[in-house]
Amino acid sequence: MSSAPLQLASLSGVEAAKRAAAYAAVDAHVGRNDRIIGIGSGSTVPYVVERIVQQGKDLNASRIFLPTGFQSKELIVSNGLQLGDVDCHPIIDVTIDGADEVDPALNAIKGGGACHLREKVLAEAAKNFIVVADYRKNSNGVLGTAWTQGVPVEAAEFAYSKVMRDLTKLGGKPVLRMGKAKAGPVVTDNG
Ligand SMILES: O=C[C@H](O)[C@H](O)[C@H](O)COP(=O)(O)O
Repeated sequence: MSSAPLQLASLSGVEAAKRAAAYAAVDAHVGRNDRIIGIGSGSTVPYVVERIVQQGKDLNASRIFLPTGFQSKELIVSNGLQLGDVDCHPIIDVTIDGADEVDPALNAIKGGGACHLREKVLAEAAKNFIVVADYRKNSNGVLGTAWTQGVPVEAAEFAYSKVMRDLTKLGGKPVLRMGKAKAGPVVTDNG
């Protein structure tokens, strides 16, 4: 595969770190034989797609890319890659996604960007699930030290009160996450 060399000079510290992590993950884990590829969500994933595009038009013409939500669908389409669905491709060669925090045993907090169920389906369906995380996401031990905003949870709308009660019974302090430019709570890509 002929990928271009790293070009990090024009990016700021955190963006450069995201891109370096994404490029390294793609170089190591998205190979010539990977044809069905799951693309995750978040601000790191555009660099994943950038590197995949650099692997070349010929190789990518034989690949199908499955999105975990609106953002990754747009990324796939706007980069001229072939869009597919898990219904048609239930076995995925590799899914590559971001994370909010990762501990030394590779447990992770995900969902900070409010993507949940679709990410989990594409992760579970993948022969290889690769998480891309820059230095800020390293947990020194217990998850919740680097990502302090709580564990994101998705609930079906009709069950929200029950989920809040159940999480409280388990010792949690659930907070309904409100949308920023809309009235009411955040709605995930799964509705
Ligand atoms: O819901 C969002 C996903 O789980 C993201 O992969 C995660 O939040 C990491 O996003 P970012 O790359 O923006 O830090």
